[in-house]
Amino acid sequence: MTLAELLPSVGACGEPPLEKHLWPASTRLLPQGDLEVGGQALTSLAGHFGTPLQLLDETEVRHRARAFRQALPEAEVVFAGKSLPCRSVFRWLADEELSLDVCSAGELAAARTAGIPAARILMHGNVKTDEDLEAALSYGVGRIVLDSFDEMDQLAGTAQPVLIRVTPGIDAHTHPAVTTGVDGQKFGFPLDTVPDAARQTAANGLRLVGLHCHLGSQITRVSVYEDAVRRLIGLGLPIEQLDLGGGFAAPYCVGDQPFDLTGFANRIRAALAHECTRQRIPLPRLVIEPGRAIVANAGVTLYRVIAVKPGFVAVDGGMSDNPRPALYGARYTARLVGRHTRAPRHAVTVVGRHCEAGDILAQDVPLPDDVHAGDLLAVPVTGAYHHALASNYNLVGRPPVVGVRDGVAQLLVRRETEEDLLRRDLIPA
Ligand SMILES: Cc1ncc(COP(=O)(O)O)c(C=O)c1O
Ligand SMILES: N[C@@H](CCCC[NH3+])C(=O)O
Repeated sequence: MTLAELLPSVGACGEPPLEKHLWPASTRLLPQGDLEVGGQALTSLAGHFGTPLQLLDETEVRHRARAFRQALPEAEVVFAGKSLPCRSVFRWLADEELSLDVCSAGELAAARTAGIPAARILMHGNVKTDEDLEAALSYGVGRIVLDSFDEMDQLAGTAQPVLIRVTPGIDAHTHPAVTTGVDGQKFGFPLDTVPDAARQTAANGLRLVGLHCHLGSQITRVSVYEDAVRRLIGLGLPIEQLDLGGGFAAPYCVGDQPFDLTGFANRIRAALAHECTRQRIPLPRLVIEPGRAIVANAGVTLYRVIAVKPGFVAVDGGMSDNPRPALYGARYTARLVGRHTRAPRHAVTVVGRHCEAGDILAQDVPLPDDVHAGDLLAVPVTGAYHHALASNYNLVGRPPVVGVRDGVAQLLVRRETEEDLLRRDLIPA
């Protein structure tokens, strides 16, 4: 990467280069400043479907799923459904022979009605209500990941195959809100309680198939997963499966590196073989649960500029379609699409339409000085935890999700209408 690409191009003129590692591989620069993703021009998609609009490149999703399977052919790859709970996506990933994890009766309903076989579904969650567990048991999900002694009581006598979620006491050095492997947070069984938990699964008639941990999200260091292998296998329990969860980082901005998947595969394979030999236990099957690393960089959101003030470009979406900057201080880039300009570029803040000063979509983005109402902006890396976290704040309808592939665009999730927004508000007589 050149220095010019690393710097925020302040004061530069002309079209900025495309930060290729952030966008779907199908992204092309077109004449007149337009961009194409999945064979579709972004200006036409915005014209046809309206804005804000979430695009998803199907080929990119499938390609990333295959990359996980190729890096670890011996492992089971489970898509973390919470990152993009959309039935078409569940189907694409089932086609690619991934399993699926769900966290609620609602996510399970999406999986079930998409036709995902029960045997390939895992259910997670630190709280599983009776409704969640009844849905899981009646569909017959392959595995439930136990998170508490109370959950064993909820499941007692069902003979359900389970994994025990372990809190390994490992800091993955990511945002505190998504750091889930350390002691003193709500998920899992502390390491020293796992032998007792394993005994109680048997006493409750459950079938223990393995151990699970999930260290957090947007993790860049492979070493934390190696630590997890050491700690979980170090318990010395013979298990069929070792599930290391997800968390593999996606690049969001210029300078962010993609996760080292090959390094991960080689180092985890070696650590697992080494620890199993040391503990004299058979090698379990490795399970991993990527969410973000499969879908984040396959997504692009299109916004229409509505107003410009010094230092600020305000668009027709905001924290209702992307609360990640407000929740985690997440950083994004944005790009003017659909016209050429030679105006110098200066850093501005792209803000949303909601009634909060913290409603920011992208900070310090070098946009041309002549950006104006009616312009189209594209924000890449919006495939993970955008559709999933979207809300109706200020009673704004959530945007549609449109899949693109080989020049064809398909509505996967339709835009929310005023009728949708008012449906639950009953006004008693
Ligand atoms: C249990 C579990 N598995 C997998 C994931 C997927 O994480 P990511 O999308 O960061 O890969 C999550 C979310 O962090 C999770 O809680
Ligand atoms: N919602 C988080 C990720 C949570 C991971 C789920 N365990 C994000 O958008 O980054």
